[in-house]
Amino acid sequence: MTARFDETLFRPQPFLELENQGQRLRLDLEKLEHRLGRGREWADLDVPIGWEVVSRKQATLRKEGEDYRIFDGDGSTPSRNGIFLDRVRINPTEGCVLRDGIQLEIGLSPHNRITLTYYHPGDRPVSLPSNRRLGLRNLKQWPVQIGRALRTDDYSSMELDAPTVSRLHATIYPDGKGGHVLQDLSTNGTFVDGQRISKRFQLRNGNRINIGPFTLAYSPDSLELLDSGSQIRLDVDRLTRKVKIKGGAEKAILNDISLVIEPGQLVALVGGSGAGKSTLMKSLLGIERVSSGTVYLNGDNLRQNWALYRSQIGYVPQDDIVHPDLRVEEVIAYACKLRLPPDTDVRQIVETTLEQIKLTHVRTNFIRNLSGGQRKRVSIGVELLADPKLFFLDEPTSGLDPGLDKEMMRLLRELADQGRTVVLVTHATANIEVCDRITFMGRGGKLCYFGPPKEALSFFDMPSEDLKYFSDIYIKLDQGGAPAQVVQTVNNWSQRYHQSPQYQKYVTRQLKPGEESKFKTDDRIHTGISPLKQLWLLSKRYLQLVLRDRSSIIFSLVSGPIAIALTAWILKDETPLNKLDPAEITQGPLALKLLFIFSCIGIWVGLSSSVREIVKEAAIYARERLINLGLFSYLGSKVLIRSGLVILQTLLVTATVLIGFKAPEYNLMPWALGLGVTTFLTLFASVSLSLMISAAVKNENEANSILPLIMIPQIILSGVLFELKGISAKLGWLTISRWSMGAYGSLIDVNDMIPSKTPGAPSFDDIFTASSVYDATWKNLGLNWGILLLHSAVYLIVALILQKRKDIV
Ligand SMILES: Nc1ncnc2c1ncn2[C@@H]1O[C@H](COP(=O)(O)OP(=O)(O)OP(=O)(O)O)[C@@H](O)[C@H]1O
Repeated sequence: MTARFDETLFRPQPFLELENQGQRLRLDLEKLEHRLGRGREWADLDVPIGWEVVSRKQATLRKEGEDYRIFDGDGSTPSRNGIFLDRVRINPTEGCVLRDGIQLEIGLSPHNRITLTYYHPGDRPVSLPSNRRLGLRNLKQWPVQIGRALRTDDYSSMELDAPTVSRLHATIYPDGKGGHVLQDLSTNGTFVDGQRISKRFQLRNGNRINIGPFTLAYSPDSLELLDSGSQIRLDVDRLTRKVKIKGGAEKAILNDISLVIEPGQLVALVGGSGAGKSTLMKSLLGIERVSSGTVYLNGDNLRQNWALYRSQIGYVPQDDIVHPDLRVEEVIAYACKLRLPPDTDVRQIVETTLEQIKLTHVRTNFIRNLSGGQRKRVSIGVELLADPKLFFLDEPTSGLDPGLDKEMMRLLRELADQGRTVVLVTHATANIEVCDRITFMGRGGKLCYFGPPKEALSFFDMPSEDLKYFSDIYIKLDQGGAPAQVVQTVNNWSQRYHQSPQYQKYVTRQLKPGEESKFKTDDRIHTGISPLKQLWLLSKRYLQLVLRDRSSIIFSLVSGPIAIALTAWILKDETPLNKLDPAEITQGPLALKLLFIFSCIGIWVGLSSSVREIVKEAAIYARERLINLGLFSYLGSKVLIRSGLVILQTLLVTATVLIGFKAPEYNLMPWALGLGVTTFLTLFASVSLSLMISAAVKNENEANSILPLIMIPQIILSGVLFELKGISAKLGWLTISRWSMGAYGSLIDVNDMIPSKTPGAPSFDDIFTASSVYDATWKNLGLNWGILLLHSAVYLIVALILQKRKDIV
């Protein structure tokens, strides 16, 4: 027995499909207005005898564009049992726009309700379940399999088709006591009552199970699909965000904002610069904390259910979230592997996505060679992979020419027409007419208008409803010039809007705040794929990026050897690493100078090659982290690939030193080995330090500017140029150079280069004295190496903490 939850059908005409306990009824829609009810005296669409849930005057449908709007009851008086969208009753006077595939319910009683599904005309495939209930009593084959693509000849099953659902996501089997146990087999997780379950979970009557976008209700008798997550409605209730300003006072940057965004709507957030559009968008998608107010998604408090909804929300921030040095198809393939279950057919998804964003013809181009509009499309494509039903875009048209702007708005319209709820921030309003709603924000985060674009013109007293006057609204809201006057103007418009019929019509009467959830979902980020797999994928991607940045890699490999070769050429007549016989007083200082050059080369090469590596992809990191990026995997990939480079740099530096300078006598260990290990540890500690800096700075310029500031103390506090005593010696412990010099010095036993004192001869103490820093003992060498490793560990831990602090939720 298989209850398929995805059937692709081609329907030429719009129609309603009503389902009552397995009995189906198809009602074709042809007229401008239809009435659905029991009995023919009022209704032209009537239902069979026995369908008592349906009232005599259940619903009115009026044609709106290509689709219909449905009203509960006769358009003014609501029906007895009501019509519900995702368990929220639809408004009898405002109704709800029907879009292809939308599912409503008549009545809410689980044993006695009717599902009403609307199919849109045209040749678009429709994905909808044909059976919403699987009886668990008297099943012959166990376990029940739940998943995306099941091979189920021998089992009962429920097929849930969404990219974020694994092929075999979970199973249910009897516990032998009349109940059932749910077993999670997925990568993206199975949630019961908002909590992610560990492998096995004893189900209780009334448990709500979330798998990908689907919500199922469990009872010992049945497993029932409550919601296929195909439509998302947003109810925004009195959102306020206050921030602290100078002097400790508070300032509102979002001011009591209420909105209602219905499934399938395209909504633009517009307004002057600094009006609070981005803040509003981030609050709507749950990544900006608010001081008060709530965002409800299909009646669920978004913040309380963030873990459930995060995979259903697509977000394209203002900055590009794709690596410029990857090819278009590579970007999509990596995103697919990082975001979707491992059993996904990556090749097929790449093809479909490329077609969807219309970039098949540039699939092998590097992102950096694409136009601004094409790059934005790739970012959109990456977000579309998980097939989100709620889509946010921050200025997707910024920097695009008018043609591309129009094309982008058309693409967004298409996405909304496919049932997604799309919200964008935009400054370009030339194509604003494609939006269903606009939200006009005024300075101080005030809502000055929310409603259809054309009505905005009459609301703001424009000469006509011609959208060419749209930009004049900005001028109107900025009237007064002086900040205080602008604030007053905005306040006036905001007040006027809150008293307007538009506010009543589009907000007050529509708003359905949901109920507060009894449960708060686990906010922790669960990686969809194992940390090791993620580490492997991220390292592969990072290696590809590093190898493609040819000039940087070449400079980082050759600059050390070139500096050493130059020094060798200058000192070609000397043997600075070897003790002379008889010893000369200049020998020790010369050897230290040379070792200091080795040390500085290691530190500089390490620092300069990695200091941009984290900050340059901050936007990509922030986006990927919101989905499932693991911190250890992310930083681990950087450390892994950079360590590979450090090994190469070490080999080249060591080889150049061995060629350029006569090796010292065998002391604690062979010179080549000691030199290699010390150079590696110096480079590795410097790379770790630079990754920490990269995690701390705001942008690449800051990273570059800070480098000298980091390098100077390494020189001054190394103990080579000046003798360090007291606090300065202790400060020297904080540098890499001090420990690197200690290791190099003990390897060649620099203390032994001082000529022995002859009685009566002048003292050389003011030129060179032996130091315990360079003691040629295993203990001292081990200490220097150990502390270089400790430096690396501390820097990487701080980098990890800094990255963690960037988490917004
Ligand atoms: N965390 C914060 N602390 C203090 N002020 C903030 C904070 N975040 C935003 N603001 C301020 O709130 C106001 C609204 O910012 P927001 O970025 O939302 O505006 P916007 O309408 O998107 O602007 P633009 O169109 O220029 O991108 C700005 O004045 C901004 O400086």
